[in-house]
Amino acid sequence: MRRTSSLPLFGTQIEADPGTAAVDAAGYAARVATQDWMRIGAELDERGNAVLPGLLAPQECAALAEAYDDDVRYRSRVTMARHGFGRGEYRYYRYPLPAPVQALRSALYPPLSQVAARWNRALGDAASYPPTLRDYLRRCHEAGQRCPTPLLLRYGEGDYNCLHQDVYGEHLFPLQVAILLSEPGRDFDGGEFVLTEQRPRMQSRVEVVPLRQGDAVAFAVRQRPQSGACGHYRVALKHGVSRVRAGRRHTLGLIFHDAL
Ligand SMILES: O=C(O)CCC(=O)C(=O)O
Ligand SMILES: [Fe+2]
Repeated sequence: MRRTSSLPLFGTQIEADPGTAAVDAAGYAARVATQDWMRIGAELDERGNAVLPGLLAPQECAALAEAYDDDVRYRSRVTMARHGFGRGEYRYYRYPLPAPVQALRSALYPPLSQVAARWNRALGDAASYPPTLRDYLRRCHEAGQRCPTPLLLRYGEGDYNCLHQDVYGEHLFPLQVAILLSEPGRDFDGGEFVLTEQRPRMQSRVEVVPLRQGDAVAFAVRQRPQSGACGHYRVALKHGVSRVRAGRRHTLGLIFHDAL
């Protein structure tokens, strides 16, 4: 457990902010739908992560990153060094989410919920997922997990994000997505997105995920099934970001369960 929050809840409206409704939710849904979900599903099954290329255009990335200091959008700010989480900052959005964040979170949920359901079947876990994010969030909210978890992260030179899992309560959606909002080599150097996998009785394995601006990575929040000689076993995952060597790096994090 890493990122719980005891901050008060600023409303539970889960629809997009009408103030930014110029963004076309159907357009984001179409972009998500045209991703190669066969490949993404296969890569998630095989190694617990998959890249979704070009989910956001450069100007959309810039607009989200530039709004980092727009206080009204966020419910809290976390200074990572203060908690031993690394170095750098992140801010949790408040509801209603900015329209692109809401649209992407809603559009990504259905295809990822199919992977999640498959993983649960393989692991003998009875949890199931309703067909829409709205219904899934209703379930979280009824259990007291009402605080929105989508977040915007900002790293400067020397900053990094320690290996962690974004678990916030009993209801846990097994996959999450991070979208790189900055361009490697131009906006920053270093700052690679990394994942580790811990298999039973084996040493950890690390994976560096190459991302360009606007690319997303979908990955396991906590664990995934791995097929073995005697059926499936559990592999535990953690994710983080290596040290930013120069410049500034922003990420949009989309977590599907809400927080207590
Ligand atoms: O900045 C990153 O790429 C990692 C973000 C992260 O930890 C998350 O979205 O949960
Ligand atoms: Fe995270």
